[in-house]
Parts: sequence; structure tokens; C-alpha cells
Amino acid sequence: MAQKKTRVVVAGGGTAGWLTAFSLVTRLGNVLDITLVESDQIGTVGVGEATIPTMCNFHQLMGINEQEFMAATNATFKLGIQFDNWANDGDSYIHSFGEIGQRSWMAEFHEFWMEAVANGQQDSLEDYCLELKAAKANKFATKIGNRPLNFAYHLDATAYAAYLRNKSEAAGVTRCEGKIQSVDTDPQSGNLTRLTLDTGITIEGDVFIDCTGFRGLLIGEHLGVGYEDWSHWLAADRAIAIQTQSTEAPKPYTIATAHKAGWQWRIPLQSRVGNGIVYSSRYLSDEDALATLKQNLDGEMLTEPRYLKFKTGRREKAWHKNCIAVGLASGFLEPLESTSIHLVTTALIRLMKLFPFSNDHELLAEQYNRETQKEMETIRDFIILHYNLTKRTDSDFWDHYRTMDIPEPLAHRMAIFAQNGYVWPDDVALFRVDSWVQVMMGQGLMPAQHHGASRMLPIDGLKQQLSAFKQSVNNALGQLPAHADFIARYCPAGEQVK
Ligand SMILES: Cc1cc2nc3c(=O)[nH]c(=O)nc-3n(C[C@H](O)[C@H](O)[C@H](O)COP(=O)(O)OP(=O)(O)OC[C@H]3O[C@@H](n4cnc5c(N)ncnc54)[C@H](O)[C@@H]3O)c2cc1C
Repeated sequence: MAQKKTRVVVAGGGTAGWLTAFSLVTRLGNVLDITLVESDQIGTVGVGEATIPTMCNFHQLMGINEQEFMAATNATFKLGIQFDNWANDGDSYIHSFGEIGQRSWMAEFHEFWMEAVANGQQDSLEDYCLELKAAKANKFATKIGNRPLNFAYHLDATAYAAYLRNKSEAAGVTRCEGKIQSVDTDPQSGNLTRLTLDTGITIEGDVFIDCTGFRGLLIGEHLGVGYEDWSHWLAADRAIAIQTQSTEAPKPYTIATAHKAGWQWRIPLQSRVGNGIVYSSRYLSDEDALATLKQNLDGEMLTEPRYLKFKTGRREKAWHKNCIAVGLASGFLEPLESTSIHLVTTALIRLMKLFPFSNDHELLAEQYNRETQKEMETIRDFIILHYNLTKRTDSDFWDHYRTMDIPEPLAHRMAIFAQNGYVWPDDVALFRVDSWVQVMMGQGLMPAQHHGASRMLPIDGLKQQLSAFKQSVNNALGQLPAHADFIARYCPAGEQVK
């Protein structure tokens, strides 16, 4: 006799909703029966266009063809983020996705480089990272010989949801259009049982995934799970987004430019550029934010300004009863390091590993919630680092960030780096040593000392090794085509991949 399938109801059809439906149907479709509810009237947040390299791994796990996906979503490649004006007005550094130099197990590369610099070497840590140099030179390929580059994507969020929807429906997901009007709960267990839409349709389920965006309709409004507010650390609560015409070939990196009271993103796609300003209503009015954004656009506006409000923080439990919140319903961290879609993908991998196939899932839920909390706190701290390291004194906004108390694990990390140059990967293995080093040094936090292993070689030998590494980076760089040329060959927008 055929086993009964677990009925999964996905509430919401933004990036989170369709990624959820697609992943579940692709990897667990034979044992799940999946229905997705969305409301065209409510719409999606419609931003979320920069990603990090984990997206490539996730796509591979889900069997997504890179060329097809990129052509369908107007996508470009991303090798990192350029941070302008963060430490001081006028400065600039790139947090690239690449590895810098060569690690040893005892000491990190930047410590060997610091020893050489202390002995007269005149170059930059950037010279030892292929991805970073490629970004600056507007060059790109997915690999050189056997050496893959570490990259992510810029994509059109609306096209991405549509792409995933097509694939999900073709694989057997049922889509229901309509506004969720009421939610029923089993009085004994407290589990969700049924959604009723404004069209009169009812949808019953065993497991409900809340992808309804910031409002968290099921997890927050219906089940009453609270929201831990982190706005004392990350004060931004507003954004305005505008799309503009491209004025140049797309750069293979995002730009995050700090302003007097906020920061602006620039995300180049194949045919247009996504821009937006992130700010705090405590320090900047909507009118002034819009004026700042408009002053700093470099192409004709294609869309009217889109206003977004948010509260930084996390859902106290992302999984409660038989409801799991994914995407904005589970929490939000501003897009400074493009981590929200990443959080959707890690939530889905976690969910698939811990999936509640029976009613005995309290321990699975607890484990899921612990892992989710750790992950969000890690990213939160990495974002706070950028703000707290500022030396800007030109507004109350920056004064607040420069002088505020920061979470203890971050304070410890910064102190030990400043004193000894020691750095380690974070607990969830998201931001590697290179990420922490690039942001800390990029914003002027230079260690007072470095590891003695850097003095094991005579200084000339060390300099020779560094020079050979730099040469290998330059040789590889010379083999890379222009980013735009690679896209034109590999994944031009609108092309069907057979
Ligand atoms: C300013 C800003 C910039 C961002 N930039 C990035 C970035 O660069 N990179 C990144 O990774 N992420 C970014 N994000 C986050 C990213 O946009 C989201 O994580 C992603 O889009 C997922 O959103 P979502 O699907 O959870 O919510 P939404 O897109 O809001 O979707 C919610 C869905 O729920 C449905 N819904 C809601 N209520 C009902 C109801 N009553 N009945 C039926 N359906 C309902 C809606 O119709 C919609 O389909 C950004 C976010 C913001 C605010």
C-alpha cells in the first residue's frame, strides 16, 4: 500500500516561498505533497539581489543549471563587496570572496605579510587575492584551469521567484492564489491545521512553512511567537530602492557606499542596476534619504522609489509547533553582507535534514532553533563590525555606532586581533578568516603584533615566497576575460539553455 504523503503548506510566494517549494519538491517530492499560497494583491518585498558564494553550492544541491538560471534572472557574477567611505569619508576596500595568500596551520597569511611589511616590503594584502584583483580589473571566469574562483551572483529577485515558480509547478507543486484570511489550530496540540483564503478555498496541512515576509502571519500573528529586537545594535529600519539604467559594463562586485547617515547599495545586473539606501528613521528623514540616494545614482531612473520598513532581529523560535518560519518571517538583518537569501538556503538545508515526518518533533525543533539562533547571531556580529569600526564623526548616526556597546563575542574577537593579530573562523563556518581580516584591516584595525612563525624563515626567503605568490596571482589574472565578455558567452539574459 502506498504511504500517505506529508502535506506541506507554504504560505507566501516571495524568494523564500518559492525556494522552499522548489527545494522540497526537488529533494523530497516523492514523500511530500506541497501547496503554495500567495497573493498577487500583497506582492513580495521585491528586493534581495546580491548573494554570497553559498548560493552556488545550494543550487548544485538542488540541481539548478547555472547558465539557465543566470540567463533567466538577468544575473551577473559577484566576487565581493566594495565598501566605500566606511572607516572615513574617501576610503575604500573590497571584502572579496577569495582566499588571500596561502595559510599555514599555525599562523595566518596576513601575519607573514605583516612581517615582510615591517621589513620594508611595500605592497598591499589585496595583491595576494585573485578574486579581489579580478573584481578591480572587471574580469571574471568561473575557473582558470582546475582552479575554481569563489563567486556568487547578482540577480533579479522578481525573475528569480518566477523562475523557481515555473520549475516548482512543473515538478508538482500546487499554487493557490488568494489572501490568507483565517488560520485554524487543533485545540489539543496547538498545531496549525488549515488555512482559509479570501476566495473561500481551504487548504489543510501537516506542516506549515511561514514565508509571509516581515509580518510572519502564521508564526507571529497566529502562533504568537515573539521577535527579538536587535535595533539597539543595528539601528537601520528603512530602505528606499530604485532601479536605474546601466551606464557601463556590469562590475563583478556590489558597492556599499556609506553616507552621512546610512549607506547605499549598487548591484549591477545584465540590463540594469539595482540601487537603494538603508538608513535609520531616528537619524534621517525619508525625504533626505531619497535626496541622498538620487544624488548618488549614475543612470536614468527606471522605477519609482520603493519604500521599505523593517526591524532588525530574529523570531524567538523559527520553528514552533508544526510551523517553521523561513525568510523574512524568521528575522531580518540588513543587506550589508547580502546574507538574507543565504539564510533562506541554510534554513532549507536544515529543514530537510530535520524534517518533521511524524508528530514527535520537539527535539528536532529545538535543534533547528538552536542552529538558527547561532547562525543569525554570527551574521549580526559581522555586520555590526563594519559599523563599529568606523572613524566617522560627521553625524549622530556614526557617533552612535562608533561608541555603542557591542556583543561580547565580537568585542573579544576585535580585541585579540588588535593586540595579537589572531583570527579564527566563526562558529557557523560562514565568514572565513579572510573575511574577518579583510573587513578589520580594510577599516583600519591593524594588529599591534603578529605570530612569531613569520620569522622562522630569513626575511629574504619570506619576501621571495610572497613575491612568487603575487606573481602567480598576476599570471592567473592575465588569463581572465572581461566579466561582460564571459557573461555574453556563458549566460546572456533571455537565452534558453538546452
Ligand atoms: C532593503 C532590502 C534589501 C535586501 N537586499 C538583499 C540582498 O541584497 N541580498 C539578500 O540575500 N537579501 C536581501 N534582502 C532580503 C530579501 O529580499 C528577502 O530575504 C527575500 O526576498 C525573501 O523574502 P520573503 O520571501 O521572506 O518575503 P516577501 O518577498 O515579502 O514575500 C512574502 C510573500 O507572502 C505572501 N503573503 C503575505 N501575506 C499573505 C497573506 N495574507 N495571504 C497570502 N499570501 C501572503 C506575499 O504575497 C508574498 O508572496 C533585502 C531585504 C530588504 C528589505
